[in-house]
Amino acid sequence: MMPGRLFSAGSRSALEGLGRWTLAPQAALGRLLQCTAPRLLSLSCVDCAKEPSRKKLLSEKKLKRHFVDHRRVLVRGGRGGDGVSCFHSEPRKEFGGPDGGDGGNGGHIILRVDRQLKSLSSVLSQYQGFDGEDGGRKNCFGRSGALLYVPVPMGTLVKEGNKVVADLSHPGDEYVAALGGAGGKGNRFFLANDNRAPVTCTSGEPGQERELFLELKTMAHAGMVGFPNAGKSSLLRAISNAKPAVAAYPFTTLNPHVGIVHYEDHQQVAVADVPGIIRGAHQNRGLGLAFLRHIERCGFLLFVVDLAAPEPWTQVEDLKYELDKYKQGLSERPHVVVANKIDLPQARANLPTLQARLGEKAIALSAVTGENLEELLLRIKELHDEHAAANLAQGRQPLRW
Ligand SMILES: Nc1nc2c(ncn2[C@@H]2O[C@H](COP(=O)(O)OP(=O)(O)OP(=O)(O)O)[C@@H](O)[C@H]2O)c(=O)[nH]1
Ligand SMILES: [Mg+2]
Repeated sequence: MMPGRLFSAGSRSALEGLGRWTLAPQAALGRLLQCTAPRLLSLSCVDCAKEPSRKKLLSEKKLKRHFVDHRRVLVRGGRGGDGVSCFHSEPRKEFGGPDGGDGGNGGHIILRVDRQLKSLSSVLSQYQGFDGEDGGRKNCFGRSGALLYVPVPMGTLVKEGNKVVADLSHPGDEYVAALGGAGGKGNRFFLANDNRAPVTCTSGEPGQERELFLELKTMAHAGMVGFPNAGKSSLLRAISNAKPAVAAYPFTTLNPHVGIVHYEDHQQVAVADVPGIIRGAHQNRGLGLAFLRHIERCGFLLFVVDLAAPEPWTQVEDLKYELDKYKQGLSERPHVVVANKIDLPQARANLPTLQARLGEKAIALSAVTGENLEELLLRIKELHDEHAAANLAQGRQPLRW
């Protein structure tokens, strides 16, 4: 196996990336570089000084198996307990009347957001709720079935058929996936003036049964899109502590990774890296566009361009075209163009033409040497602040990691 394909086992959870960045608007830029280019400078940075992990490394392919972003689930609520028909009887009180208790209700199945989860891999294909207990003699009611909580990651969309029935996008969000059946009635329930000795009792009802489709739409603030080999994963490694695989061949990244950039004011910005997109991806070329669901909810985008490639400006046009094919208007989100690999000579030559063709400023940097990373980090913070302010103005709580 090529060493470039190897993965730190610390990033076993495919979407977990914990950056330890602290950034002051002006002062800490020097420190930034220390952290971003650990191999160039000898460092006193705590994070960079860590010993490399000795855990077994996982390849991207293996890691893909741990990451599941859609699941079909059959849920069945618990059955209600049966009511009982019996009569009270004790010495010297032979006809004590009906005393059959009601059955307990079946337990519901509830989907609940768990912030620790990053994929749907722990969700099983079927769940059966807890049944309620049958009623008993002496008016004893059966115990209701306990609630069954199914933890799901934040950003899970619940569909039934083609209809979206729930969007679990905030910590603690819950959705009752299947109701438990009602408990049956004991014969005591049917006691009436005109019927002093009812023998009727009813059985518990079966729980609700549903087939649901869960779909994960990763919640990150920023989404990185680019052609294969543009250096998206290298950039995520450089600005956060996420450890996506990096290698010199296309489609190294097979599933999304999220890295967290920490700022000095305790702000955390989650940046998602998704597989590369090529021209014609909407016709299922390359890895297609299905994984774009993971950047659909990002507030702003980073278009990562390989500046050393011939005519890099066409990459931005193609990316915007493909994004719009996936979802109209997606390319119009606030964005910044990142021109990567500025350390290479042909990249420097391409930069002025790229700026002119785009009609907007591109941030030229190198994910490998760490050159100019601070400009990107400051721009990300600006875009994040604007997005958070826009959210607040619309009365929505900004996403917090
Ligand atoms: N010289 C130079 N090489 C870079 C730079 N950034 C990335 N690379 C190299 O480009 C190649 C691809 O990098 P990746 O980070 O895997 O690219 P990617 O965009 O994630 O690729 P996919 O996952 O396949 O979409 C690797 O060999 C990197 O070492 C850079 O700034 N300068
Ligand atoms: Mg990659």
